[in-house]
Amino acid sequence: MGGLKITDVSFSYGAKTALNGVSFEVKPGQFCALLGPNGAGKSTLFALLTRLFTTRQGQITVAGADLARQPRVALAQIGVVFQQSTLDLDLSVRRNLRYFAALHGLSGAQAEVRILAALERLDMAERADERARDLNGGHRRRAEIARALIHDPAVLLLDEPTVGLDAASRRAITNHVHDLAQQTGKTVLWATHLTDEVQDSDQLVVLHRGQILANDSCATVRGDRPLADDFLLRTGAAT
Ligand SMILES: Nc1ncnc2c1ncn2[C@@H]1O[C@H](COP(=O)(O)OP(=O)(O)OP(=O)(O)O)[C@@H](O)[C@H]1O
Repeated sequence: MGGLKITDVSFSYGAKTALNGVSFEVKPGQFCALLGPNGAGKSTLFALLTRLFTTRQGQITVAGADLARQPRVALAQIGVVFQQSTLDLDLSVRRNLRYFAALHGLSGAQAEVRILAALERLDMAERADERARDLNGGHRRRAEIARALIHDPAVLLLDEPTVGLDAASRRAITNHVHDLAQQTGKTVLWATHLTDEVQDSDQLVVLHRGQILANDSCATVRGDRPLADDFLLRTGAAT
């Protein structure tokens, strides 16, 4: 019941079709990379998943709840890390998370337990009282991922979460989130255009011009080719 199911979803901006009949399912505990070049439709799909936009074409089910019919139930099961950082830079990490916990109706003591657990999962507990502004980009991102876990969602959505980070931070965050899916059984949808963030055992959905070109384990999709070559061949996009 904890997974994510997208069935025949389409979306247009006026005459411009951004998503055309997109269907795929991600099972609990699975890390799914949504790989697509610029303009593929990744952000549009994330906007639909978070109900920033709505569409009548297709169906989205989050942990068994229909996003259109039971939006509150479905959204309560989603944690999101957007492309643009949304931390309050003048607050400490802990206060950023506290504020978010309050939005989800978590009380003081309960919130503190959840905050500590989420920060520990991201190796950020010792930075809880540092101001967000004083953290490097990688640690800010980790704080945002911890924040997205506060309400214990079944599904974690991350839209190009490593944008602007150096190689070491990218790798650390990618590894943390892979571990998270495996160890907690959460469903992860990770949008990216960077092939080196995808591991062979991941589910790989390749999106191009609003359509799905491949959906299988990364190992099966790429076969004998390095993923970067395979992606280039399928989409004509350099990584
Ligand atoms: N507000 C908008 N109005 C019109 N067209 C749009 C709008 N937003 C996106 N598009 C178009 O829809 C398509 C999908 O865009 P989207 O931003 O979802 O892709 P993306 O995969 O997230 O790309 P990127 O990696 O650049 O963020 C593109 O052709 C884009 O030009």
